Amino acid sequence: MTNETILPPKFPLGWEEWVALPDLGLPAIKAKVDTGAKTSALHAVRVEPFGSEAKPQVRFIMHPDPSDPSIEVVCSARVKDKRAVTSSNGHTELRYVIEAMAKIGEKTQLIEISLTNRETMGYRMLLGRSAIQDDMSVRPTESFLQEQLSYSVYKKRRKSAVQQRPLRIGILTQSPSNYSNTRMIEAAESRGHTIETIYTSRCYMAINGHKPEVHYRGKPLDRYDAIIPRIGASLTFYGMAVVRQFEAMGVYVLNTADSIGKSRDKLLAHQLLAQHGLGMPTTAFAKSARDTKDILDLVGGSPAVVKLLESTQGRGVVLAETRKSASALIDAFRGLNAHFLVQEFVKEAAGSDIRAFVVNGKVVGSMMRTAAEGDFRSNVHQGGSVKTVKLSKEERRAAIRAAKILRLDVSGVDILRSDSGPKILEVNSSPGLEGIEKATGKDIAGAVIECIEANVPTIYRVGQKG
Ligand SMILES: Nc1ncnc2c1ncn2[C@@H]1O[C@H](COP(=O)(O)OP(=O)(O)OP(=O)(O)O)[C@@H](O)[C@H]1O
Repeated sequence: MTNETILPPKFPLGWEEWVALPDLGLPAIKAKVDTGAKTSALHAVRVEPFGSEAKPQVRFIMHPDPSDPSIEVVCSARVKDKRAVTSSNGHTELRYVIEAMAKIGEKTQLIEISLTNRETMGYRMLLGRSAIQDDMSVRPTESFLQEQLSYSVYKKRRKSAVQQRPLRIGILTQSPSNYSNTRMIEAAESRGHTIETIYTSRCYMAINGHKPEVHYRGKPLDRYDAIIPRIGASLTFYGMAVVRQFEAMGVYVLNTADSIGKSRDKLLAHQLLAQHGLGMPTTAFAKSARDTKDILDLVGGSPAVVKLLESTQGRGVVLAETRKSASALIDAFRGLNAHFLVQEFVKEAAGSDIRAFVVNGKVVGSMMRTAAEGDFRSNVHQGGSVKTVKLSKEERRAAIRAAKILRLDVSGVDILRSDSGPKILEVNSSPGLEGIEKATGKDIAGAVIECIEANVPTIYRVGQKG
């Protein structure tokens, strides 16, 4: 009989093991266990710091599978430290150090990781001794003693994966401190993201197939995870080009340039929605002055609404009470070479319309806008007032379908309540948050940020978006 204490069974590690770093969106990495190194190291390229001094973050790209560099995962994490690290070849470099939960077999622990380019190394990760706990033992002659994972997880794109890492978000806007932007900034920061405003008109672009970039204040912009386009009507043409450029860079944009263009072109939007059988006020459009009478007949005669195609906030929307005034108005607009459409007047809507705020395929808030006394236009900018409203099933369905047809992740769908069901007036691609949040008391800005978290891709394939 000996007096030996019986030690608990150790958690064995081979000299190579599979590690998962779920915080970073890396479900499988083959790591080399290296007791000669103190801190663990992870392969990282395009390492870009972002965020404030108080909350420094770092964003980098990781190619987890050494045999398939087309798989890239964009990772980001809070910076814990910046340290000079000497690697096994004697080379000292200043590295960002982050912390992340590491899962090896059944064990999950928080470890420190330094970021460095390991492209030429056999292993994308080095598991240093600070990650090896007291109950672990390394068996240098054995491999993969813990659960074996596979790089095939990166090939299945997880549609429902929601980003949990800190995101770098940009808002394209000309008025950074307005209500909508202030609220989105609050909502993003409260979820740990970094969000910056970018003046749309100050962006300029280097357009080339090899390396698309957006320049700003003298230098190329770093990579954003997501862009929120808040493009004013007067900047539609240029703003769409800027949004397209971000798309070319592989950035997730909340509403693509194409969808913004479709929704802003009132005629095209009408045609698309009509093709899908959505209810809309009967609308007519013609080029020749000879067709004025026919146009009016098509929309049921007078009263009729005449709308300038470029109109916003109710400006350029006129109600012609009689046939005579409608004809005169149409002729006047034609004389000015203006583009306009003529629409059936939905009288029973009684100066009220409904705005359904649709985010990621769901109505997250709805309000009714009522025109000021003596006006038929319910726009708040025309003195209209707002209150919350409950949508009928049919209205809800119509709003969701309209957003889907125009492929808008965020939209304000304007609907008239008519005797023959909901009639869609228009779909707004940069809907303001103030009216809807005040009328409903809901956190619409939070819903917009959640939509971004749900849509920023977790795994990219080089050469294709998402
Ligand atoms: N066909 C119609 N029948 C009845 N009321 C209408 C009709 N068209 C427009 N209106 C009223 O006029 C308002 C402004 O119309 P519309 O939304 O088409 O204009 P807009 O200038 O494009 O406004 P927005 O800033 O919302 O884009 C609507 O909110 C609605 O109250």
